[in-house]
Amino acid sequence: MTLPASWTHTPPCPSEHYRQRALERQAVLTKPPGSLGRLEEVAVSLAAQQGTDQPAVDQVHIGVFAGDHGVCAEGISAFPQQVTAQMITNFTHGGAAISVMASHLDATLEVVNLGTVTPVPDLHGVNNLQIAPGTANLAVEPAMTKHQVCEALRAGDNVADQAANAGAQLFIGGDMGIGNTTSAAALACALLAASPAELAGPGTGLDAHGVSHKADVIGRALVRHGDNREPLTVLASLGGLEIAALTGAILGCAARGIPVLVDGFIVSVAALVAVRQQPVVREWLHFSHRSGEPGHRRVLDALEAHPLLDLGMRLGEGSGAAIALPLLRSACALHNGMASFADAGVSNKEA
Ligand SMILES: Cc1cc2ncn([C@H]3O[C@H](COP(=O)(O)O)[C@@H](O)[C@H]3O)c2cc1C
Ligand SMILES: O=C(O)c1cccnc1
Repeated sequence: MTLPASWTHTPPCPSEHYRQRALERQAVLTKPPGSLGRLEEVAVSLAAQQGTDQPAVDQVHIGVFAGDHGVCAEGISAFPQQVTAQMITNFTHGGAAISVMASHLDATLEVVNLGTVTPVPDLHGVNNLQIAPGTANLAVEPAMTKHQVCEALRAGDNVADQAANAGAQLFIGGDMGIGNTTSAAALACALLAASPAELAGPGTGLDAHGVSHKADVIGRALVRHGDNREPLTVLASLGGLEIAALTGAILGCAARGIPVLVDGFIVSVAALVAVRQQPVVREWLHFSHRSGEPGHRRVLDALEAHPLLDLGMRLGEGSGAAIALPLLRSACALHNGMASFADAGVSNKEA
């Protein structure tokens, strides 16, 4: 059982030198100071993270992680479990939301199957790992062994390594796993000492009765789990294979100096686990959107995150992050391309 180095080693901090230079540049561009609002912060953070005067997010790698959840046996999703495996095929055929967005944004898309109940045939573009045929039912026993968690973390770390080798300037992680809003809510409850009623939501479309049943299932899982908040133990007990891989990918990107654009509820919970393990990871994260899944708000608060968009999206797959990417591209274009007051001969603010 070997944990990736990114789990145990503190990641670097973004460059303070380039942050200062980016702030100085923003201050002399032909606009009132601060008038580009959050786009200024985005550009300054990216400059610090990429260690450059000219931040760019043209080369983006998207990794979608899939896995099945034993807790589906409790009837906690509006959709059947086999959708996870079926969607893996859909990703590779270009029909899923994230497939469309990846090609629309000219980003590379990689699909990693960590383990499904129905095995997925070998498909071009799918890394078929099959660590386990889905997780165990987290309401009655730990979802994964520590060994399985390590393998999933390593799979995520490998994706970060490939992204680094391919020169990715930004990473987007996505999730596919029927039942994973239950697992993510349980993880968040354990890490934040929150109640299941606060964090259970409709996911793919449960009605009020279904949400209340889901909260009961999460409550049973939390009683079984106890109050241990150690990230590896919490992940093994309440996590999912794809959520653990996302945690590994986020840690791996921070370790390699790649900024991450975080998607919705599921990816934010994976990010929370990563930040609990290595707090500096927070400095590598951008938050794309507030998911329609109600528990997302509590997780964002815990991460002191203010996402760029709030579109009522609640899909996962990395789709919300993909939708926000053009904002990051605009922030970079403005930062790199605008003229300074001196260059343009425009009079600056009265002293
Ligand atoms: C067709 C389809 C495509 C999806 N893509 C992402 N999800 C999202 O919904 C699921 C989580 O919701 P729950 O916990 O309620 O099952 C995950 O698979 C997540 O990735 C999808 C769900 C469906 C049905
Ligand atoms: O916000 C998410 O990540 C999400 C919400 C609902 C279903 N699947 C994912």
